[in-house]
Amino acid sequence: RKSSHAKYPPGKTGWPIVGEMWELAVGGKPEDFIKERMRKYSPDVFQTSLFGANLAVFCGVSGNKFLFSNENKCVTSWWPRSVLRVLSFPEAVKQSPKDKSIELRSFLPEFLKPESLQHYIPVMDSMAQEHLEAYWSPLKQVKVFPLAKTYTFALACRLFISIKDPKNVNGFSIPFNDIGNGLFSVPVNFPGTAFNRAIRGSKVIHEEILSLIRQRKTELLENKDSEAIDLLSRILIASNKNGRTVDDKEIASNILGFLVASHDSTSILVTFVLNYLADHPHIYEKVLKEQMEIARTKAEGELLNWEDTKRMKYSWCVACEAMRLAPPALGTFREATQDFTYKGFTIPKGWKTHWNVYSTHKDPKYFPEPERFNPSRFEGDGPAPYTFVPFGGGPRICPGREYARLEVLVFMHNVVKKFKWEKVNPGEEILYTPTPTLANGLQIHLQHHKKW
Ligand code: HEM
Repeated sequence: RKSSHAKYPPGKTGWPIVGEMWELAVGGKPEDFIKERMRKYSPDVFQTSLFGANLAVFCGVSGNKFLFSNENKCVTSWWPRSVLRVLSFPEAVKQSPKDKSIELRSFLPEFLKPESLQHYIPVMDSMAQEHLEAYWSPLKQVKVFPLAKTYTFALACRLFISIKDPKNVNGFSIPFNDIGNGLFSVPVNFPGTAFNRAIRGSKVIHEEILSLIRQRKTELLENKDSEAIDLLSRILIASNKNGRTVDDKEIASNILGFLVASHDSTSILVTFVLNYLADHPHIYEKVLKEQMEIARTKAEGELLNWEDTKRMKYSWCVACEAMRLAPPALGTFREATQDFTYKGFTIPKGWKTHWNVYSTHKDPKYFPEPERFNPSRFEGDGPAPYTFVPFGGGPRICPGREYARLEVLVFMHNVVKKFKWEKVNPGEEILYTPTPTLANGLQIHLQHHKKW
């Protein structure tokens, strides 16, 4: 809905349906895509077409601040059609995106509050130990990205839905990868497209989760459930308490949403932390020192706890710096709920907007020598507000960020305690799909530490 008097953000929308996806995800780096358009059109807001929709991209600190702090005032959360289609049952796609994201969020606080998270730390620790013992220790060389996925997925299956048997987890992981690869794809549903594979993967996992829900309901009714703290039981109990019957399919879609939201993002983070530690041996030594100070206070077999993770301050700076340079999530979307003006440009009601990590993460004004890996930027007060936004911001900020923090810190503790590593190919290229990944999944040589 455009009016002839209004001044709309400059830019071009590219080809129908495909829009400028090629330029973003195949032709180059998303960072260059954003920067070029900020230079060419406006440093504040420009138009493009991505993920099957026309978008106004809000840039810089002001753009981030505007979208994050105007939630439910003049913008609201919005997801591209590809995301909704892949994460829902076909009949649920009609449901408004707004309702959908409220549902997603409302179940999480109980599961992700600090009191609950504390219980997950020893589980994360013992699973990281078992994972490294099984998949890394016997080898001299490993590929980090697929292994990081195995670890983070097994952990999510265990904590969210209490699936412990590795055979079941592995059965989930192939359709699951298809979902991840097609989530932000061009929504063209022909055999052979990423979108098509993702929809088929989603159907398989939905069915699996549905049968799990039915089984769990019976267990809960019979009071047999000993895993009452997992996310699935919490959702089932909560949906029963509110006096409204939540459809099993809706619950299955929510569970799938959480698994998807936590899967690629945390495994990308783990991979890039290891990548940068290989590139910077002196930073590796500082992380090792911090982690060994904690390890030395533990008795044989004693697992990590909340207090220990609070002491992993430098390690967290390293993880943040990895997320600044290689952000696991590109940014998300909002929809205008009314006409408004931003920096002199009209944004009509119904327009979709996008904020993107790359509009600030490498701005030398906020991050001097932006290409340099320097974790100490996160010490003290850290970066200025709205400049470092790997988890988004405002009321819609990622509800899983504390979980992700604990997961990566516990993994770092265990991996540096056991190994030092070098890249097999020091020049291994970073590719963007549009999320960052390493061309060969980050192949490293492992050097086992001698006994401490
Ligand atoms: C390094 C890891 C992660 C990164 C970088 C990340 C990043 C993000 C970002 C950028 C958003 C959108 C925020 C916004 O629109 O302002 C988001 C939303 C979300 N994240 Fe994460 N995330 C991570 C891990 C997780 C984990 C582990 C979980 C689950 C336990 C999770 C669950 C969610 C959910 C459910 C949403 C949607 C919230 C809503 O619709 O309001 N994320 N995440």
